[in-house]
Amino acid sequence: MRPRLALIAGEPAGIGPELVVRAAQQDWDAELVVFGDAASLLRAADALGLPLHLHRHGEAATQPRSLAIVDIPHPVATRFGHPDPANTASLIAAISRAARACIDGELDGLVTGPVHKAVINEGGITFTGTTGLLAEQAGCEVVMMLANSHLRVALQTVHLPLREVADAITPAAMMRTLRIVDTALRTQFGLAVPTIAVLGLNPHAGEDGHLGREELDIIIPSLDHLRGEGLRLVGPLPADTAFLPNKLQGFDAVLAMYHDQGLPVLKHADFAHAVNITLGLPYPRVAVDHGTALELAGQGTADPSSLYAAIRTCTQLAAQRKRG
Ligand SMILES: NC(=O)C1=CN([C@@H]2O[C@H](COP(=O)(O)OP(=O)(O)OC[C@H]3O[C@@H](n4cnc5c(N)ncnc54)[C@H](O)[C@@H]3O)[C@@H](O)[C@H]2O)C=CC1
Ligand SMILES: NCC(=O)COP(=O)(O)O
Repeated sequence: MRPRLALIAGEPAGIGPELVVRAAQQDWDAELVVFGDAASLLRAADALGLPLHLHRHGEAATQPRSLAIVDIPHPVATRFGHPDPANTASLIAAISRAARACIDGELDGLVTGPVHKAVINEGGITFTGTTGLLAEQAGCEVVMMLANSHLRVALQTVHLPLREVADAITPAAMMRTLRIVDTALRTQFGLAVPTIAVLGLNPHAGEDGHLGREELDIIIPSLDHLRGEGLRLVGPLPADTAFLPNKLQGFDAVLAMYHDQGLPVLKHADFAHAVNITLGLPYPRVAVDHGTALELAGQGTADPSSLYAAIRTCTQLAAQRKRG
């Protein structure tokens, strides 16, 4: 049986709805069930001049390539490029209902389009990202990892102001992150003994303590402890040279200490086809790597490759999980 995946278009004024419309023109190795506002999808289809057939989830499709939908209407019909914080609650409700269906085993995985964090906060909901929302709902610790065919980059800290990053890097946090990444690489990615490269926080990985002590006081003892548990870890490495192609060949994943230490390298290598995978959830969740690109919305020029890669990756992870 094909995996059944929940699909979220994301911010209705961004490019998410039109990317879902494009996905609806394709055949997939999974059944897709959209959770969200049907009117936003129909508006995007109209703007792109593409057909879109929708049917209620649980009912039979009457047209080929019809998308199943759980319609969760937004109160405001947004214009492309102009998000309205009044739609925040229904967007979050759609994500939460889709995730609940995955937790309950009704669906096998979750694919999400881009959301706009500032607009959600302006809507009165404290929100640092979908990853955190899903972790809280499932009651588990998670790690964000972005991946394309060149590299995998996991993040020790994610959406934190830079001023707070150093304080957030503690032995407990490092060990939790690395255990989650190691387990996921073994169980979800089939790597018997994965090699994880760990970056330093400071320039030159601290230069023996002369450029910062986090490597000596926190990172090195944490890695030593985990090596004793059988994890294969390299580092802490100076971040400026860790991504050199000949070094990367030996690593199954790189753990970056903060968002903009690792993600620019991955996005430079291949922005179009990268995906964002949440490790540690009780179900597979894969998102696009890009944001809402408000300035492109409704024009038909947004590249759907990351959404397609997210659907394919989630299909593979869900199929593998179903096989046991
Ligand atoms: N998965 C998610 O939910 C993500 C959400 N965001 C959110 O998106 C909002 C906007 O963030 P930005 O930093 O502007 O990043 P962005 O990814 O929306 O845009 C960065 C650049 O890439 C282009 N771009 C993005 N996606 C594209 C696509 N599919 N095809 C062609 N060009 C594309 C944009 O036009 C822009 O030039 C923020 O609120 C941010 O939090 C950002 C990253 C991921
Ligand atoms: N930079 C990654 C990003 O913003 C995606 O966050 P999330 O909404 O998937 O947690």
